[in-house]
Amino acid sequence: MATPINNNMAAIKRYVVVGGGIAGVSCAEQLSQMDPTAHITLVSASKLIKSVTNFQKVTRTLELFDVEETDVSHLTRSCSNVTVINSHMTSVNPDQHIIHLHNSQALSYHKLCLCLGARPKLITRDHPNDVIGIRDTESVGTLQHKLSSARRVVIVGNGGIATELVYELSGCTVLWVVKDSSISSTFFDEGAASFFLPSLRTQGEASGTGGSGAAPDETVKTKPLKRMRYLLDPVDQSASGEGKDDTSGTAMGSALGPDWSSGIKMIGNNKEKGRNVHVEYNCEVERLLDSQEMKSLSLTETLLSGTENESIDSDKTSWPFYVKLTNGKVYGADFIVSATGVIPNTDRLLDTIDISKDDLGLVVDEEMRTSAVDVYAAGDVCTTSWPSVPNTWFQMRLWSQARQMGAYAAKCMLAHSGGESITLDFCFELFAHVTTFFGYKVVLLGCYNAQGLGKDYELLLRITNGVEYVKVILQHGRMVGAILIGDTDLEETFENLILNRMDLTRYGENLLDPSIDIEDYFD
Ligand SMILES: Cc1cc2nc3c(=O)[nH]c(=O)nc-3n(C[C@H](O)[C@H](O)[C@H](O)COP(=O)(O)OP(=O)(O)OC[C@H]3O[C@@H](n4cnc5c(N)ncnc54)[C@H](O)[C@@H]3O)c2cc1C
Ligand SMILES: NC(=O)C1=CN([C@@H]2O[C@H](COP(=O)(O)OP(=O)(O)OC[C@H]3O[C@@H](n4cnc5c(N)ncnc54)[C@H](OP(=O)(O)O)[C@@H]3O)[C@@H](O)[C@H]2O)C=CC1
Repeated sequence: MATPINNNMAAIKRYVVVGGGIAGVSCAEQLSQMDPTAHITLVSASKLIKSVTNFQKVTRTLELFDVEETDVSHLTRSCSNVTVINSHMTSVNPDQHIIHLHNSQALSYHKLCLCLGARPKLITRDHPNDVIGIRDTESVGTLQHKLSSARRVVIVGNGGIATELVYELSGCTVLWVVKDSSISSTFFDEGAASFFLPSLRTQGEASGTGGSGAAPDETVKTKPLKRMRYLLDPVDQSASGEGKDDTSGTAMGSALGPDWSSGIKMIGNNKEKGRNVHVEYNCEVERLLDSQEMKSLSLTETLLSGTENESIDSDKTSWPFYVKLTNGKVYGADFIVSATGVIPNTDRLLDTIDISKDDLGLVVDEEMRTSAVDVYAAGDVCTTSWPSVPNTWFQMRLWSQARQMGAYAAKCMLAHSGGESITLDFCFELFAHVTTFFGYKVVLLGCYNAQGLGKDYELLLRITNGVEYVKVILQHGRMVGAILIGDTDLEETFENLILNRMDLTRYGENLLDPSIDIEDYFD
C-alpha cells in the first residue's frame, strides 16, 4: 500500500522535480533561488546527482561550465528548501497530482517537472556483452574494462560520442562504421570533416573507403550557390568546401559531463600502439556473427590495410564475434560501441500516463508544459514543439540545453503558479554550442549546417589547414549560421550578426577577409 509522505498536501504547494541530471538539478536550484519559501522535492534514481560549476557566459548565448557528480548534500546545503529522495519514480497520476515511487511512497505535487534524461539507442540489445553504449560513469567503467584486453573495437555512429571516442582510443585498432560519406556528420559537413581528418591520422594513418573525408576528390552531387571563399592553404582543396554538397549539414545514471573522456584511460591491449582508425563509410552493421556462423556461411574476414596487417596473421586470428556490414565486408572484433543516439527515458512512464510524445520524447510547448496538466518536462527527455522564429534555434540533446531548459521550466512553473504566463527565454533564440573535437575548439551557431534552408543560401569559407575552419551561412544577405573551428575569436561578433539580422550584402567578401579586423567593422 502506498504511503503519502506529505500528508499536509492541501496546504503545501510542493514542486516536485524528477531526475538528478543537469536538467533536474538546474530546475530544482532555480526554483529554490526564485522562491526560497517554496517546498521543493528532487527525486533521483541515481545516488549521485549532477551539479554545474565554473559557469561562464562566453557570449550572450554561448556558455561554458563543468559538470560535477556530487552527493545530494551539495544541493541541499546550497538550497535549504530542497529535499532529495533517492528512489525511482514508477508512475504519475496527473488527475490526482501524485507520483508513485519504487520505495512505495506516493508523493503529491502542485507542479511536477520530469527530467528523466535518455539512454543510449543501441543498434541491438540482443548482444549485451558485445554491444555497449556510453552514458554514465558506470558505462565508461565497462568500456575501460573491455578495452584493456581488446585488439579491435568497432565504433558505430557518426555523432558526438563516436567523434570523441575515435580520437581518444589508443592501443587497439578502431573500426569506425559510419552511414554517411564523411565523418562526424551530426556536426559537420564534408568540408569540415576533411579539416579534421589529419587529426585522426596523427598517431598512425587512418585508412578508409568510400568517404569524402578520406577521399578528398569525391564527386559532388548537388552544389549550393557559393559566392566566394578564402583558402589560405591551397593544399587540401577538399577542405575549401567548393563544389561540395553542403546540405548534409543531431535506469542509467545521469549523462556524463564536459571533458568526460579527459583523465580517463582508454587504452587497448597493446599499450605501445597509438591511434589506429579505419573508417568504413556509407554503411551500417547488417548483423553480428559468431565463428560457427562465419564458417557455416563460408564468409571470409576482411583484412585491414596498413599497419594492422603487419601485426596480425589473419588466418590464425580468431575473434569473439564478427560484424557483417551492409557493404558486404566482414570484420572480426572484440566488442562494439554503439554510439547511435539516445532514446528519452519515457517508455515505462508512458504506460501510466496519457501524455503526448514525439519519438518517445515528451512534447513540451514554449512554456515547457507537457500535455498533462501541471506536468512539465526538460532536458533530454523532452521534445520541443514550438516554432523557432527566426529559424535559428533547434533542439539538440546537449547539456547546455538541458541546463537552460531545466532553469527555464522552473521559471515557468513559478509564473504559472502565480497565474502568469512567460515569454520564451532568450537562450532559445539562437542555437549555440561550444565544444571540443579532435583537440580543436568548435563553436556552432544558428543553422550551422544550413539546416532547414534547402538550397536557398550562400556560403563563405575561410580555411587554414591545421589552424582554423570558418564557415558562414548567409540567406538573403543575412547571416543565419556559422561553424568556427579553432581559436577564431569570431563567436561574439557572429552571434551578434545572426541575432541582429543585419543585411551584410554590402560587406561582400570582406566579411571573412583575414586581414580585416571584423569586430572593428561592426562596432
Ligand atoms: C558520453 C557523453 C558525452 C557527452 N558530451 C556532451 C558534450 O560534449 N556537450 C554537450 O553539450 N552534451 C554532451 N552530452 C549530452 C549531455 O550529457 C546530455 O544532453 C545532458 O546531460 C542531459 O541531461 P538530463 O538532465 O536531461 O539527463 P540525464 O543526465 O540523463 O539525467 C536524467 C536523470 O534522471 C534519472 N531518472 C531517469 N528515470 C527516472 C525515474 N523514473 N525516476 C527517478 N529518476 C529517474 C536518471 O537516473 C538521471 O539521474 C554527452 C552525453 C554523453 C552520454
Ligand atoms: N561534444 C558534444 O557536443 C557531444 C555531444 N554528445 C551528445 O550526447 C548524445 C549521445 O551521443 P551520440 O550517441 O553520439 O548521438 P548523436 O545523436 O550525436 O549521433 C548519433 C549518430 O548515430 C547515427 N546512427 C543512428 N542510428 C544508426 C544506426 N542504426 N547505424 C549507424 N548509425 C546510426 C546517427 O545518424 P543519423 O543522424 O543519420 O540518424 C548519428 O550520426 C547526443 O545527444 C549528443 O549530442 C555526445 C558526445 C559529445
